[in-house]
Amino acid sequence: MNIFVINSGSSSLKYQLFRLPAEQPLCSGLVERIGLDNSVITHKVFPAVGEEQVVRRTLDLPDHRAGLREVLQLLTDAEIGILQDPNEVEAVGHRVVHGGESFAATTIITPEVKREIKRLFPLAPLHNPANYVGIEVAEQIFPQAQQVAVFDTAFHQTLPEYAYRYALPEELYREQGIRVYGFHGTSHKYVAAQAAAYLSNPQARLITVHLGNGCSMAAVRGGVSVDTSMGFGPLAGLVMGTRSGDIDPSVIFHLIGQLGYDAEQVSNLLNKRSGMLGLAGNSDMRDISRALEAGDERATLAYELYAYRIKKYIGAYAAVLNGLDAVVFTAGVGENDALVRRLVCQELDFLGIELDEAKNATRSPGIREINQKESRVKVLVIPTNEELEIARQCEELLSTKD
Ligand SMILES: Nc1ncnc2c1ncn2[C@@H]1O[C@H](COP(=O)(O)OP(=O)(O)O)[C@@H](O)[C@H]1O
Ligand SMILES: CC(=O)OP(=O)(O)O
Ligand SMILES: [Mg+2]
Repeated sequence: MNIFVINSGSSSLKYQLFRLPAEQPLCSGLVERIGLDNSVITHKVFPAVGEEQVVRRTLDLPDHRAGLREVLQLLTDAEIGILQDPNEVEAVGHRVVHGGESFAATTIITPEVKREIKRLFPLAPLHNPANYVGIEVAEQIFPQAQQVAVFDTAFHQTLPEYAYRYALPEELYREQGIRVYGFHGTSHKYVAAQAAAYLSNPQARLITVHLGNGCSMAAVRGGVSVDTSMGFGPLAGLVMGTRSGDIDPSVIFHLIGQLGYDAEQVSNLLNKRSGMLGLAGNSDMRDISRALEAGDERATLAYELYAYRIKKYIGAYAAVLNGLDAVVFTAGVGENDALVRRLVCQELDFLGIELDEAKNATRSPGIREINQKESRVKVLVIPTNEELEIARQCEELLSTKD
């Protein structure tokens, strides 16, 4: 079965085409700068024999629709195309960030499911609208395919009630669904399963640390999420590229009451102008890292604050789990930024976390163990693969459907 997976973000779109059950990737790609000048598509083809091919195109893509149409052109291109016809795609798996309380599992997309995804727009304003457009375009481009939604929130539906409820009047939960949902579930689930297999311990107590543009952590025991750092929307918890993470809500009252902000301006401030962008003037960790190396003080503080917040959650989740077998770093920053990992892990030897500096600084593909030999807790770097996890979940759903 050919499954095309779409992971659309606010200004970018990642995709991969897999053949299952072999889990063979046929091609993958990234469309960046959608809606800005000079959008870029990087498209990789993995032939059964021979070298991988990379095509890079710079063009103007006003929206996700235009981006996906260009991707379809590459998929069916006479020279490098993988498909003769779009109908060779039997299913399209969509990453949908917010599924609310309605979706605890992977779901076939129906008009009702689309209405629910739309209803949740205000709760994930950077994500659900882009996910929705991805679905609408895929329905046109691959009209014969089953459209399937895989929700970021689903993996965290196992949180105990005392972890997912806020100390607010009960009716706000019962009538309005105000509670912790948690996000990046597909990634936390994928790396937690990889870590448990690596440790040969299905019951492992794990802290998974997903550091991409959005950042979140999960406490996982026996493959089940028991707590997570994001909340009602993908804004709480860690410091992110442009999002503040945890702040005292009194700041919001001050912004509104004393500084004249309205709700939309507060949302814009906390979602789009805060985090590393607010602290260091840049949201991309590679740029901040270069600034830090050049001695920029704002970049230095931003790194310290970013790592300190992660460290506090490690302490909290070690307590939640009553012990710890491994800390797992993943996603763009978690997989690549050795300094972040070093700052997070320093002075955690009381918890049994002892990083090996040389292993931490060395790069290699696949799972890496970067702790000292005698460290009681393993520190692992595990590349995430949300697209593969989505494809697996689609196949599982579709093969048990009839
Ligand atoms: N080699 C690297 N060193 C440090 N940071 C990196 C590196 N490669 C990617 N990143 C960072 O990873 C982040 C993006 O991560 P990614 O998981 O792709 O995010 P998302 O899926 O949310 O777009 C960016 O901040 C980027 O700078
Ligand atoms: C939920 C979320 O924050 O996703 P991303 O990291 O892709 O922005
Ligand atoms: Mg991501």
